[in-house]
Amino acid sequence: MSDTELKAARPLSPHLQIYRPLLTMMMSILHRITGAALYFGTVLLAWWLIAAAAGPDYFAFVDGLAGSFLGRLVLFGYTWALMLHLLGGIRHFIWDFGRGLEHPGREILAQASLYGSFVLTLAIWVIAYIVR
Ligand code: HEM
Repeated sequence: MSDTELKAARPLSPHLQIYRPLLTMMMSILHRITGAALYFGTVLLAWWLIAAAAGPDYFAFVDGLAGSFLGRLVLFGYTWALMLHLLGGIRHFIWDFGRGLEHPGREILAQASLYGSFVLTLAIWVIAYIVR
């Protein structure tokens, strides 16, 4: 058997697609995706702060971008990613105490972080619009 044939005959580890999607699994994947997205959001936040230090004209330009419809959409997504990731982090903290790992606790925690992220995101935006 050639080297290539040997490689092809090798057993493969189960692919993600063969698993039935579960909320706990989805939340784990989302935690990693939001963590990666937060890097980009934080770069944007740093850009806004640097613009504030650079002077009024440049700040007006960057602030105008952030305040545009698209900018607000990105900021809304950033808020949601931050809230989901934050609650996911708290979920990990609870797990570190050996709690919330069994059924139904793990499902309750997964639902709480998902719905909690929606509630917190909306609350932040409602408060921001009220106080501005
Ligand atoms: C802008 C801020 C943040 C960034 C850029 C960020 C980024 C990331 C990334 C990329 C991961 C994925 C690591 C992986 O799965 O290999 C991660 C994991 C994690 N993050 Fe964050 N994070 C941020 C804020 C937070 C906050 C506020 C918390 C807690 C309240 C937190 C708690 C965690 C925990 C516990 C993990 C590990 C998850 C695991 O082991 O599966 N992070 N973070």
